[in-house]
Amino acid sequence: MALADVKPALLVLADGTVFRGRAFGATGTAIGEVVFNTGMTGYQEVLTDPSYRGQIITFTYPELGNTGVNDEDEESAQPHVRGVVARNLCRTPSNWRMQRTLDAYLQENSIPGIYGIDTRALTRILRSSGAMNGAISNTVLDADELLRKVQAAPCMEGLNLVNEVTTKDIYEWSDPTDGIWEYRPTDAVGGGSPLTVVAIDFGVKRNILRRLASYGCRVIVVPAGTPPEDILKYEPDGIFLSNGPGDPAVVGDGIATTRALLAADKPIFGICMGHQIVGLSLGGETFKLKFGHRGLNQPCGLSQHVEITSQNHGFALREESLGPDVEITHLNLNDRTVAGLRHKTLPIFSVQYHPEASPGPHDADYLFAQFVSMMRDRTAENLSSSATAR
Ligand SMILES: NC(=O)CC[C@H](N)C(=O)O
Repeated sequence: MALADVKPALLVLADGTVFRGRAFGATGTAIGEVVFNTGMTGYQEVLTDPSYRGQIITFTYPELGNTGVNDEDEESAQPHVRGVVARNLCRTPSNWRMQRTLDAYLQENSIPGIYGIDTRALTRILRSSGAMNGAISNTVLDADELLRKVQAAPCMEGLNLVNEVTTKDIYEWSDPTDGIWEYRPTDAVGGGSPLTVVAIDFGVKRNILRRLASYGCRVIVVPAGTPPEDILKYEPDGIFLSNGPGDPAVVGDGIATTRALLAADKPIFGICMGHQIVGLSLGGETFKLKFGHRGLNQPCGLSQHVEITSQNHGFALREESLGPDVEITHLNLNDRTVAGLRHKTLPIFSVQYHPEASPGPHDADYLFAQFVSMMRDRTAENLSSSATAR
């Protein structure tokens, strides 16, 4: 983009705050929940993570687009964010894997962006007042007109966005993490036949599927509304509940299906929305956090052991709503909200953060190994009990 082509753009928050900056990406207006992500890397993974559906993302890292965009780092088939807010846009991106610029990518995908605004000031507003709806536009430059559009938009609380992102068709995933990037310990996958995992897709990120495949799973991905009896027809060794966008409390079919699957006594592992759905199916409640956790350095643990984790969520489980069968395994150490749980008697565990770390640190990758060993132990137990019964 030549400097002469730079067009003005506007960001208006629901509280009436106005930021004036410059346009990049698509021509048009985007309305959604304005949130901030503090990660220093991985903007492409963020843009394509289906959990960001319906949101305008402010990147606090001060320069965006330095490494362009490539086909391999897509976390799903398309970007899901509504709009992008940046301090500065890199005009000379360069990377050996780059296929196009961030600007061209956002144009192709009809996503408007605004840059050249004070993202620190914006983030301070979102931290003190909480995440709120807003709009960015390079076609409507009248702040009052844009504010009226923002005020007419639905709020994130109570919004079910899963149907917009879940797979329409059932498919099998067997691609592991590419060998040049693989980081699992070489002894982490024991021998034995591949384990069958049914993944319920609330908006799954590809790197979760890759990590499951890397740990020796054959993954069957099913739409979010799949009834429990259809899931059990695959005779899965375990069930995975994925991440996803919107308010978890209104994903009624997912919660009912998970509740029904508890009775099947199969290992269940949930990530982010999957974790919230595990908690809700066990009788817990969720609530909306003031400004959420979005970034790559969120510390989680209890005492002694701390994991630095990748996160992207706006809702959380209410600790006091979880019954005596639930053990809290991790807290978010910044605000002490629930970050991980396990059931005391059933083979179920879940985390609020993203152990697949795409992007982010790999501290929590052991959770995939934990799921696999839970499934292997279960299979061994079943085999020995059927041998005794004979
Ligand atoms: N990454 C996710 O799965 C997010 C879960 C949920 N939409 C939230 O914002 O809390």
